Amino acid sequence: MPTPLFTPAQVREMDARAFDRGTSADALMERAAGHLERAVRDLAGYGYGLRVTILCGKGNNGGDGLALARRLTDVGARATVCVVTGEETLEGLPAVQRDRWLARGGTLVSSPQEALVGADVTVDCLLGTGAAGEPRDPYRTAIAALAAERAQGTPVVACDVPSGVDAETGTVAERAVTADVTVTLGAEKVGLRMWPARGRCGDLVTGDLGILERRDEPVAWSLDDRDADHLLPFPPPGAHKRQRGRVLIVAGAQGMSGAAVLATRGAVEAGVGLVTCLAAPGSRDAVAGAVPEALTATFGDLDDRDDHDAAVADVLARAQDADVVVAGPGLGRGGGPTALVRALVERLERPLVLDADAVNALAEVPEALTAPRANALVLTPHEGELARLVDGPVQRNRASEYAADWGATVVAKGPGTVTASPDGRTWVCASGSVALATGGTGDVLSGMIGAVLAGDVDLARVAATVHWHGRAGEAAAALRHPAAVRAGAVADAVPTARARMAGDPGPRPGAPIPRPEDRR
Ligand SMILES: NC(=O)C1=CN([C@@H]2O[C@H](COP(=O)(O)OP(=O)(O)OC[C@H]3O[C@@H](n4cnc5c(N)ncnc54)[C@H](OP(=O)(O)O)[C@@H]3O)[C@@H](O)[C@H]2O)[C@@H](O)CC1
Ligand SMILES: Nc1ncnc2c1ncn2[C@@H]1O[C@H](COP(=O)(O)OP(=O)(O)O)[C@@H](O)[C@H]1O
Ligand SMILES: [K+]
Repeated sequence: MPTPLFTPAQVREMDARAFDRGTSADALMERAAGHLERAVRDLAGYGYGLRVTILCGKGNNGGDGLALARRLTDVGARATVCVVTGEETLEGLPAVQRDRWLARGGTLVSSPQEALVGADVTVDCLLGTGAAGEPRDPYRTAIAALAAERAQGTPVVACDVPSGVDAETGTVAERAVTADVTVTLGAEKVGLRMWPARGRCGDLVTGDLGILERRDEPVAWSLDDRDADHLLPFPPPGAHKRQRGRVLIVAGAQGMSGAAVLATRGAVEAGVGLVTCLAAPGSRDAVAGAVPEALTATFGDLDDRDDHDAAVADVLARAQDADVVVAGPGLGRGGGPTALVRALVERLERPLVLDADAVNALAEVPEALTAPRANALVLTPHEGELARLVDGPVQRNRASEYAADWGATVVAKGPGTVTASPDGRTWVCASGSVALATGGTGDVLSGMIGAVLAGDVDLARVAATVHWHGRAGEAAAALRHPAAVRAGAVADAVPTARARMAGDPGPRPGAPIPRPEDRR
């Protein structure tokens, strides 16, 4: 099942609703501490004799830590607690937890450095969802001490969020905790799935507090392999190639054949009935040589001022034979590509995927982006391309606003790609690897998206394809080395990544061909 993701404010509302129904804040804190205790023991193994250092702040995140200390002592672990702001700063529930801890025979150590000596595991209960901005002292110093201890090999469990990480936007303060496990309480917070925050969380574990209800509307979703596989097309038995979808790729200006080859390969490897690549003459020959499965043709000279109208008309005419058009990889920049992209956006009656130079061209004619349109438009910008489309700094957590403003599905690429469709659905990609941070992998993705939409324009499929592409990157990195993956290897890995997502060990001699209904 897709994982629902919420903002910290939504989780606070869930808390408040639980309080209205008679659940006490104390009970929620005890449940939170129970999840933390399990995470500590899962990480470190047997609890008896385990030395656990818990650094607490003065808010409820610190209160969770004090409740945890008591529970760990109950199972025979040795908890060392430091309230970094001083125990006298605690009020309300955290003060109640402090008193319970002291009544249980616990003590408090005044300095974080001293508390950390000899720890097997440390727990970050410094700052939670009530904090904002750059951590101030004494938190700042405590975070540094925790980092120094982790550098010596002591693992860190973060309570709710790693301190200094913004669980709404995914941004990370200059001084922030890096955890090995993060126990996110109540419901998964969207910012923890986004980068750079995701890189600070380690394993993400959800600690259910019984406050989430089915009717709660998440701001985003995260797909797993099975979710993504089920969203992706499966060829219907008896289909012929035209019914399996026809993709037209418009790419590869003169001298830019590589992008055209990779986008075409992306479409072919993702599995589609027919792929045609339209490219400038030299690039077309390269595509024909590199991808024999694709048909190829040329478009007229987009660089020629007097002739680009003819080239645009030619592309539009050829698009009549396609179910989806992908434009942009290696298309080049200038008046010709801009005129072509504008014509495609305004006149094409087919789903259109715009990547790379086509996104740059669109930034030249922003009125084309906001005009009402009937066809589905998918934009796949990386951060630099997205920055050209929006005013001000790019925030990937605002992808859903961009999608609504433009009436387009926005695939905001990067680590933890965010896909947002204009109907309000958002997905944060959980797959992928830094191995994908190399030239041409985005071209492979745009071809894959074209292939997947050729059968059915379900925009959730775009998010599923992003997940698939991430898995292909991981598979390529596993076969080679993350530092030595080229985009062509990602394209090679696309089919096996799909088979793995489907849980398919590969063809077995004599096995019946699986039908989609058997796989659901
Ligand atoms: N709701 C519930 O029932 C449940 C909540 N639970 C737990 O509560 C956590 C949220 O607790 P919370 O709201 O008390 O905030 P929390 O993050 O502990 O601390 C805020 C403190 O930080 C301070 N501060 C702020 N910014 C700062 C900065 N930049 N640098 C330095 N200090 C800064 C701020 O001080 P102030 O600025 O106001 O003086 C304030 O004192 C949540 O993450 C979860 O763990 C669970 O127990 C389950 C039940
Ligand atoms: N650090 C990373 N971790 C995971 N995925 C990444 C990372 N860096 C880049 N990617 C992915 O790699 C692809 C790069 O696309 P793009 O920048 O358009 O490349 P190009 O234009 O060279 O084809 C995107 O799918 C992006 O999400
Ligand atoms: K924390």
